[in-house]
Amino acid sequence: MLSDLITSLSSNPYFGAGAGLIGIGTALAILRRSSQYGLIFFRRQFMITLEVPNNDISYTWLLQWISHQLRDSSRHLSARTTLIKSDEPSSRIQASYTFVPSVGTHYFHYKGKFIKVERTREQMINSGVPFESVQLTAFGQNRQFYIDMLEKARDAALLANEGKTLVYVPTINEWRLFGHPRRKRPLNSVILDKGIRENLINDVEHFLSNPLWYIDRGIPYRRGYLLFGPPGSGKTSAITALAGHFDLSISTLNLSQGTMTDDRLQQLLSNVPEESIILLEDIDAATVGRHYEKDDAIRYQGMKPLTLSGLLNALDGVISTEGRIIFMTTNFIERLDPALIRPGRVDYKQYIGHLTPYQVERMLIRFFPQSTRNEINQFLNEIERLTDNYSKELSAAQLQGFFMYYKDSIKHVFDNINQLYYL
Ligand SMILES: Nc1ncnc2c1ncn2[C@@H]1O[C@H](COP(=O)(O)OP(=O)(O)OP(=O)(O)O)[C@@H](O)[C@H]1O
Repeated sequence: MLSDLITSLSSNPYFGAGAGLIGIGTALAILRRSSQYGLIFFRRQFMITLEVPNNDISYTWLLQWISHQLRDSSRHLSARTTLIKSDEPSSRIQASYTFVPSVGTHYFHYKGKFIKVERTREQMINSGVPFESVQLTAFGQNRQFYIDMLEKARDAALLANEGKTLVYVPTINEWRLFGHPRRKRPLNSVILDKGIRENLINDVEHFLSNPLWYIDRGIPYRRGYLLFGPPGSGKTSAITALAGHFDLSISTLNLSQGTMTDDRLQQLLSNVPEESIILLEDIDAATVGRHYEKDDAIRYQGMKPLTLSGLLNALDGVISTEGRIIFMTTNFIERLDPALIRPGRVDYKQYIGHLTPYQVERMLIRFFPQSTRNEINQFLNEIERLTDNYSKELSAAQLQGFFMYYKDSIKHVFDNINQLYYL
């Protein structure tokens, strides 16, 4: 009975063709599936993959290094522009461009292996900050190959960053390199009143070279500095120059940012990059007028904004083996809570004020190195007259702005000296 049915169906040309097609389709599907499994098996057994996300410190180094390996072979690049401002007071801003592999797939050849590079980018819904990663795939099973490659990338980056200061800024809970490394700011380009710069340098030097002193006494190995004074007097510039002098990067945080919360600050300060100065700017803004209001619940998505106790806890949690330096700046020391600036949180307070005759003279010489003694004395007299014997405030930023305007000759400076407060 059954054999009759099979014979009659197989002799039917329409049914025979259909069964044939189903058979071929099934065979192809099996083949495809098994080739996928085969590929996965092959990749697992014979290939090694490395993923580096953009929140890893190696990410930027690796991209730069890969772009070097790709040389002219890739035509899909993404540009990074750096503005370079020389420390020479009268210099112009210039731009330099480097290229890194764009999002997509690239290939290069390194140490006898072909390497596939896949750079991807995803928009993060919460933060708006894109998440990126680069994935490398190569034949082989030896992970040492990738370790060597990462070390090469790091060495090349360190060499390229020699003489430069790295600046990190926070994203949501992590730190990211901000722009390109900047040329170190020379210490002598920051003109503070007599002895201030030298004392600061000595203090940082002493701190960095005496870790045992802290360990022996059971004191957390960190030091807090507070620079306070009017705007444009050189607080941030002094910190930048100190970072350059001690070969440290700067991790900078603006606490007045609306989205700072206790948890976020705690998280950020607990994973600051190594060998980095923590710079908390305008620290007074952190806790002034911070009353948790109705609207805040919406703005902070139910999270409480930064509180004074949150700030104190986060600062107390900053500990690191290589010595953690925290610099805080403010224009309004009188607004700071005494708990914030007590020893242990702030160990060194320094007022950086308006210009003194000592600084005026040095600033003139820095901008006009050819000035004669007579010109210097004449300039000092003019400033004394205009500031009413230094009772009227004049900031270093103001004087710098004036010099920039008449940088071509000291004669123009004297001709226009009455414009000092009006530029
Ligand atoms: N003492 C100084 N020596 C040399 N340049 C200075 C000095 N003070 C300020 N400047 C110049 O003025 C500008 C502003 O300086 P800076 O940001 O360091 O001031 P600040 O005291 O941190 O100001 P704020 O309190 O507003 O943050 C910079 O371009 C800097 O080069």
